[in-house]
Amino acid sequence: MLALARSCAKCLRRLSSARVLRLYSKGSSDCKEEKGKYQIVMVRHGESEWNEKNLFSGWYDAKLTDKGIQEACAAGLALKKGNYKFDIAHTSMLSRANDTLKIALESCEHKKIPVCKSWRLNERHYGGLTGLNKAETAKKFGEEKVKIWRRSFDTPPPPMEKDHKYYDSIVKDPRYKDQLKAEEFPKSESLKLTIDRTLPYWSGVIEAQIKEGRSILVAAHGNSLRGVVKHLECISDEGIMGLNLPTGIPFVYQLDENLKPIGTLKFLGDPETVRKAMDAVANQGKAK
Ligand SMILES: O=C(O)[C@@H](CO)OP(=O)(O)O
Repeated sequence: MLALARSCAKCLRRLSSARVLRLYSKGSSDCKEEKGKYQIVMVRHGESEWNEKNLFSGWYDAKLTDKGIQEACAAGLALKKGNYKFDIAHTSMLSRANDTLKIALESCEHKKIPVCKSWRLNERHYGGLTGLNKAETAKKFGEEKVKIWRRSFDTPPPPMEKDHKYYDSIVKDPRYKDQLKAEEFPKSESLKLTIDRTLPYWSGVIEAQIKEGRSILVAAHGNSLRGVVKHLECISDEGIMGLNLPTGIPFVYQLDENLKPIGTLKFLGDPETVRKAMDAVANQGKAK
């Protein structure tokens, strides 16, 4: 059984992006479920006001919409149904992830647990694209270019300059004052750069806590979590382009004694709903 699950993970490394999408969309039903020594649960925040308007968000602090709040509640109910219990939660510095975490924990009637916030779990910084409409940007620059900006591994979007409309609201935001100096803020990030700053937190803080036997919930963002998934499953730079994480649907990894995933991630949601939600995220970059 363990061998089968491991071979599933191995297969994933070689899959094309289209097949990755198909496989994840089916949930983990193709891989026989195996309990690991450890497990970790993650969730992308619920729909934000800028998701609803189809704007590049990055580090802009967009709040949850009513639908996003409902998604966070539903995430909590899914956790309750699965009887998940946590010792510690980790989240980014951004309200949409913080609020999703809070609402999900309340909705599963979880006891109070410590919540750690780090800029290293923030969404990837969308640079000069921040605040632009994705469909209009695709119309102007072409869908291919927008796909490269959104999903390529190592092509960062154009940088955010100091005169950018949202520069001050990000760099002068007091919540970063103990974490980053003005010159340390990214100007834009590819997935690769996002992984470079997320992984030290993943390996140094989260993995250490898992090994201590703590049960962990992470509430973060589409691209910071894509980076974690790529790392955990050793997905190729090309393969990760096909993964679009849905908002507000928790997913679980079973991990072996070396914190390697046993099989692929398992969404706590109906596979058809997950597939549709993933397609919807992918389609945000299409010209309307
Ligand atoms: O705008 C963003 O910051 C992210 C997530 O909402 O979008 P994308 O899916 O285009 O990477």
